[in-house]
Amino acid sequence: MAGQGVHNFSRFVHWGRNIVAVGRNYRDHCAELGNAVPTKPLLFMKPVSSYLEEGTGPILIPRGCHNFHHEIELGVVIGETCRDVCEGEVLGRVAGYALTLDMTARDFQEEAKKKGNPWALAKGFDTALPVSKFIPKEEVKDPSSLRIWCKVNGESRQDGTTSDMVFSIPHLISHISHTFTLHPGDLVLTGTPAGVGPVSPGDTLTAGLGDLLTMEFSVVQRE
Ligand SMILES: O=C([O-])CC(=O)C(=O)O
Ligand SMILES: [Mg+2]
Repeated sequence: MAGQGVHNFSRFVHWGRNIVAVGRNYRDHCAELGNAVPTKPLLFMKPVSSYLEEGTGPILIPRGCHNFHHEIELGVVIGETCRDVCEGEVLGRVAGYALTLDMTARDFQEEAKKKGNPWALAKGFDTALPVSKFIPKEEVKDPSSLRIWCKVNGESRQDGTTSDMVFSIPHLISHISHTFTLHPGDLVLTGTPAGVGPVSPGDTLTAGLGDLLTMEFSVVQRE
């Protein structure tokens, strides 16, 4: 597998250095929050300290947040360095995939949007990035046609398909690589479909990726 000589991809994805997230990559999600569909990818970063591996603890609602949202997303794990790569080269440099949640303090984000400020507090807090185990690309027939879903306390909230992305995985990673060099183990979050909504202390989030995996996280208030 690409990059295996350098790193062990067997289970965890959290040793990557960069996490580049794409926003507003599904038309239905743009519509539900009243945002225009972007004409080029909208990018932001999440810090590596926001990783939360399944089974290591609960998602923590950050202090002062009163509107805490789930966003289910496909994560793409880089296998080989991507710097100025063309779209046709991208999938050959991918090591695999993971199911991710781009947990968002929506009230912090609304305030930042109003002031034109960055989203670090809204999307970069501890546990803002719950992730599944790593899925080698050999197990994924077609990353551009994967169901991603999320339930809260067993009730369906998000049920989308990666075929509805505005910008494809090759387009996103090629575009990113012309500004940021992506290294083996880095993670690209590809945006969320419609259905984002609030979660509260005591809730259980379950989520799935095609027939490849499901994952589960509980939610608590950070003390
Ligand atoms: O917060 C947002 O709406 C932007 C975003 O991360 C997404 O679309 O996945
Ligand atoms: Mg997102």
